[in-house]
Amino acid sequence: MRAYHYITLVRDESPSLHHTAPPAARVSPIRAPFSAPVPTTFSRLISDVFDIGFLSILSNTTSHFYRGFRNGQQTSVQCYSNLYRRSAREQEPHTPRSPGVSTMKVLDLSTAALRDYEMGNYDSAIQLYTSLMEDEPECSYHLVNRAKCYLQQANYTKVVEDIKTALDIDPKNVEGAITGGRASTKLGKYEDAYHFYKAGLDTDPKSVVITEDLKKLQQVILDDYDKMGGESDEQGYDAVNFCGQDSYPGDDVLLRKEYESLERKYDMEKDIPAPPPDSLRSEKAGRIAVEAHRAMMAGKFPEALQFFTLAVELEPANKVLRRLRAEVRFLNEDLVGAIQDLWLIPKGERTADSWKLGGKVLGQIGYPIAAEFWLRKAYTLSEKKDQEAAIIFQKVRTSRIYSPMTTDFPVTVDFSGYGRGIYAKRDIPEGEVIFEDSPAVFGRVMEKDVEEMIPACDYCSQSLLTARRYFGAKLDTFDTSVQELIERQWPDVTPVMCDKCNIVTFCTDTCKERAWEEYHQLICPARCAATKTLYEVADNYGYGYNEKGEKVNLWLASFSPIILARMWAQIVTEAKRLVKKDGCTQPTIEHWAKAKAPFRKFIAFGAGDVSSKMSTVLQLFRDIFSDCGDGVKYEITDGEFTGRYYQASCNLQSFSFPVTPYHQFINRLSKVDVQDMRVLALLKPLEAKTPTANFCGIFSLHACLNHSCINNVEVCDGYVNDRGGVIVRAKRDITKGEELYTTYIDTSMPRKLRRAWLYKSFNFWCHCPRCVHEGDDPYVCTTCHKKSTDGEAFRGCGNCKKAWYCTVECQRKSWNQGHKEVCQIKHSDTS
Ligand SMILES: C[S@@+](CC[C@H](N)C(=O)[O-])C[C@H]1O[C@@H](n2cnc3c(N)ncnc32)[C@H](O)[C@@H]1O
Repeated sequence: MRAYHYITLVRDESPSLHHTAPPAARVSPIRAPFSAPVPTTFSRLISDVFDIGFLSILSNTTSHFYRGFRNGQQTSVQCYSNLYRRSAREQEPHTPRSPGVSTMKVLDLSTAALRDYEMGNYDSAIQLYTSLMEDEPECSYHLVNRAKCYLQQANYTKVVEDIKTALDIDPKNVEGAITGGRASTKLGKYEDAYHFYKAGLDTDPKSVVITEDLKKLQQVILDDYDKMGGESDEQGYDAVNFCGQDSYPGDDVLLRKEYESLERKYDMEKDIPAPPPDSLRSEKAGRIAVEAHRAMMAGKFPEALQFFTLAVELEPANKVLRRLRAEVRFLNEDLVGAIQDLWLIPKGERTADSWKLGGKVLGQIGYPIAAEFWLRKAYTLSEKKDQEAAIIFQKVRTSRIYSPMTTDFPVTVDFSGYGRGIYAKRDIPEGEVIFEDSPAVFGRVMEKDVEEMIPACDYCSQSLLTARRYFGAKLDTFDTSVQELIERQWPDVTPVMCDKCNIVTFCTDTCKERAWEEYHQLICPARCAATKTLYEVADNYGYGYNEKGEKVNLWLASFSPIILARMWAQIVTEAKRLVKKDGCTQPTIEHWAKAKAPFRKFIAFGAGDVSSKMSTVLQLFRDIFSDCGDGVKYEITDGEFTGRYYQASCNLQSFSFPVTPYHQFINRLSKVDVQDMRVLALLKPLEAKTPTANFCGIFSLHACLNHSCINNVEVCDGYVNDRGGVIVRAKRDITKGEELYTTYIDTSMPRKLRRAWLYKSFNFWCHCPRCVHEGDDPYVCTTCHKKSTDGEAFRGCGNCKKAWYCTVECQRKSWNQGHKEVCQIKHSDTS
């Protein structure tokens, strides 16, 4: 391999300023690449490039630090070489150079470009880097350096273009990632900025620069948000308009049944023969109706009802009288009477208000499908303007979907401002397990290093941690008798491998067979090239090869792409099962609707189409599901992909099987004689942290939990229906009717960061009591928002130090209004 080296001016350090951060302008992160036969010639070259008189070489391993004087200041220069670099490209011949391009030419150009950059001659530096790229088209550093010049010129689009190419060449170029992050931040593309920084952290998890930049990014998000009009202009999730009103598969049949039941139970009449016209009688009915209306307006509902009943007796076929009497009957809590009147109005003549009233009544007397039908009509007739009809529709739907799920739990699901939410049906004491839930779909959490992944059952999530894996090399150092004890007491966790792929693991044959029947047959890595590649991408933390054969980050989410594949596999498998059951050849629309139904309840809220950002993985999904066997295919349109992607990102919860082989081992050990010296010998080694097999999934009931930074419940790992799941536990006493809130973020973060992340990740601006009664900085009064005029910080809350007040009155007011409640809160973490 050809030796190729880089030198970086790390810092200029004035001896007197030794402990202070060096001025940014002097820390030139520009890198000058050059070839040299051996590192010993570096000092002369570096001396030329940076004009440094050298004192010493500080280290000499993978990189070399030289320290010398430059412009009278102590200066460090770092040199490193591709010979030492361990990158994805290490096997390739590095940086092909056009024939005839000499080392000295490259060095001269690099030196000149660097000088131009340092002197602020960016146009000239850009020209020089452009010619360097002609000579060395595959050198990511020229691109990054040119991008830095563009950054200085505020030409951010060009920066991003160069950085994308540079990272395609070398995904581990941290400076490239930082530069891309900065430019994207300037462009207002915060998601992109975050992904650049994330790529940088993947290579250098301890990068202080990235951590600092991420903090700045949060601030920029907040400032930007303020510019957009702040909280008052929130363009977040509009739950009512967002949740659709489409009917569920089979609703037509259920509606017919409900109508039959209604007619049978309440003698619903459809027709009242109109008496022969009589103007005197009509006039009398009209006069009585005016009286009735007057009484109604005065809130005298029983009186109004008497009048309307008189009027209806005179004019039984009058639809207006029927509608008005239905309203009064409803107000008098005569729900059956109200629907009987409305029923008599022919469908085509019912007004939007009649449909809405009928919907309300039907929902209350236990006919949810009919209620939805009536409310949908009301909403459509109002040209989608009647928000009340839309809200009642969602309340009815929420109740019908979630009531069966909550019968055994002290909670109910209702629809309110933040969409669905979970409410206590009774007082719940601190510590009580409120409900448990099984995942509708789940998959492994992607680990940075696949070697770190603990084997686990793909079907029930049971950990397959072995003693060898737990104790590591220490196992061999134990006494033979201790080793025997471990072997006898550690549960047998020999994984059962999928016979076809020999990659996916299960804990038992039963799990293996169930997985095969429910989803694995469609996404088994052995099934086709696309399934195999998909698993490889998941195992490589989202990295894979693009169409050009370059290794790039193909999957931008933090959850595994297998989760989406598994969702589609479950849908297709269920549709095929229904086809078989009904003796058809292909799934009907109804079959597809039924198969998709379990995932309908999960909201999918996010900004923008994501299909173009992950086109390679999307193509893999398309390849996998274009042929699902038996002539069945499932089309994954851009919209389908984006929708499922957001369903996952809005609702995923991490979890792991609560009892691992380690726990079982400890349990068995506790039954061994305590005097047994072998047990004593194991006490210390058993203190090591239990490595867990981490999963994440979407859970039907749990997904209805809204967020608060002062959450009253916590989500824990659970053992539910013989598989890994979650349990939701009361973090403090909860009173009947109170909403249950979990947290989506680490609540120990300061308010600014919490709100910024919630806004960016979930599109809402948190208004929880904690966000209201905490401040962002000491220069703004948390209570009245007055700014400090003299630059002096306001006095902060002595306890939590998260709120600041301009006066004692403001502090007292805040304390009484809610700060007292949030001040001593114990924080929750989320993983
Ligand atoms: C897991 S879901 C929670 C259930 C959701 N309300 C529903 O209707 O399905 C997460 C979404 O609920 C909404 N949400 C949750 N907590 C919220 C809060 N404190 N303020 C505003 N919206 C919230 C956001 O739209 C978020 O993306």
